[in-house]
Amino acid sequence: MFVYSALVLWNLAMQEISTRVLFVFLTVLLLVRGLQMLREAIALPPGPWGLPILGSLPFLKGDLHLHFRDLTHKYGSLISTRLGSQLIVVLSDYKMIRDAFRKEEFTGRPNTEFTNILEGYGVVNTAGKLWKDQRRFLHEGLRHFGMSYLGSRKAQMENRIMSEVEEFLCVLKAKQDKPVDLNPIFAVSISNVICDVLMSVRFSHNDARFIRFMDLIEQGFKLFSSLEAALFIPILKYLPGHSSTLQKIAKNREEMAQFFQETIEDHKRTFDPSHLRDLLDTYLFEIQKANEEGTGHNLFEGKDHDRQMQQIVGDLFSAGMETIKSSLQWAILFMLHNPEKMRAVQEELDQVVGRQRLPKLEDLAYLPVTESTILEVLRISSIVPMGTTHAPTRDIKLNGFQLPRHAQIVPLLHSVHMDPNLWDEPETFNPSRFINAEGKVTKPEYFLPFGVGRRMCLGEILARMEIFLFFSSFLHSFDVAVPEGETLPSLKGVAGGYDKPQSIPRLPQASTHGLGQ
Ligand code: HEM
Repeated sequence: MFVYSALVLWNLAMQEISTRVLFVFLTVLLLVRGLQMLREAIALPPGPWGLPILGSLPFLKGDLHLHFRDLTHKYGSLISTRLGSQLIVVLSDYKMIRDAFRKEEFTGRPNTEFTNILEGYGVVNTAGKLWKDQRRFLHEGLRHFGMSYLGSRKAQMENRIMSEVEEFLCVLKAKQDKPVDLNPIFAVSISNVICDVLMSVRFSHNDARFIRFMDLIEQGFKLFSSLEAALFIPILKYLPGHSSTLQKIAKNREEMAQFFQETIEDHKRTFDPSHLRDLLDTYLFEIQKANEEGTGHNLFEGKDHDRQMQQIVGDLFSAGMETIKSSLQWAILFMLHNPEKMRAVQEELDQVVGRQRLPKLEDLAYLPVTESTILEVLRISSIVPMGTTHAPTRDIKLNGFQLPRHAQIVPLLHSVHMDPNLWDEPETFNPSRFINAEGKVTKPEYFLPFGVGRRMCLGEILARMEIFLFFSSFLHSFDVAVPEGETLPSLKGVAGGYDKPQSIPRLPQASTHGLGQ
């Protein structure tokens, strides 16, 4: 009895002690973390502290880029804030963005739930040596296939784009006098350009494979968006819904990967090193070369070749399709809202190009009104309003503040393009702001739709070519107006990865201008 009581007392005492030890341990842990955060916060750029654990998440309303813009108005052009566990540093001054993004130390990408799923494959979300090698290789490869302002390759790219433009116009003409939703027609035409460069694949309009492909992309986008909360509050990862979303993402990615893999296998079967057809062939060539030289596949940094090729195709497709489609939709929306600007473009095209043919790249130098209209669309729509998030590769100082390695660095391109100190009446659609006193087109250094620095857009040249050829050929062939009885579509963007117009422009009928007759 005595022994039993002693044991009970001993157990109680031990429980008491372990509860106390646990309590002391947790308190010390919290204190250390609290001190760490305090030290970090004192050295960080100014910004709202928010609530413990949640940070500023409960105070977010509306579009994130507009929320950040409001914070920069309050705290200055370099701010920091917490969204859940993530430390966000926002830069809204173009000189600061440019100076920072020129540095090697700002070329990292943040480690998030999203990048974990990609397992370091591709180019957009990679960092370090793998990213650098991929970027250099892709830059060369894309130039070889016509992404260049010079040489015979440029003509090859122009022909490729123009054959899509011509088909696009044919599809529109066939719709005759019915209102047209441009979204799906643009989607096929723009996809065909990038898919041809990447893997010599083309889709026809109403192609079942393409519809499935787009469906998978849209579903994938929605699934990733539903993970966003766990991105900021990691404990949400342990909720039951999270793992089923991860499973759905894996299934979605598997189907996409299978589509790409079939194309890769097809390329392997028909590969001819003396005739490189597309970007996939250049990867296969690189693998063959490294095998023959016995150097291993340096370009792949020990990664699985097929998975890397799949992700590269996926990265370039998603970076290059939605961006151009949104830019063209915005362009048409702004023409609907500013019919006098549309007529100015059409008159210039009539005078310079004439009515017997469609515009060519070489006409661009003589089309300041058309070019400045496109630049103004890119400025005012800022389709990538927060650029792509960077991360410092090490703890680093910026403007006297200390940025830790894990911070997410957001370049607020939207604010740069809407800064009244840089642009006169930035909310007004005014293409002539890009034309100087001599009538020449000029782009100020604070015009940054493609970002700036070491990680700036890899597809800028292709984007400019495509937007010019589609937009000018379209306006040279058609007028745009809303169908009778309908109101003008809104100029408000939809929040998301890319800023898309909320309403998709529909045309009343294949119309009367120029070559459309
Ligand atoms: C209007 C069209 C486009 C716009 C406005 C645009 C804009 C941007 C921006 C702002 C970035 C982020 C730069 C940074 O991280 O600092 C970016 C990155 C990128 N863009 Fe584009 N882009 C467009 C079209 C394209 C096209 C057609 C391609 C494909 C050929 C492409 C491929 C890429 C790639 C691969 C990156 C990542 C570069 C890297 O991480 O090193 N983009 N783009």
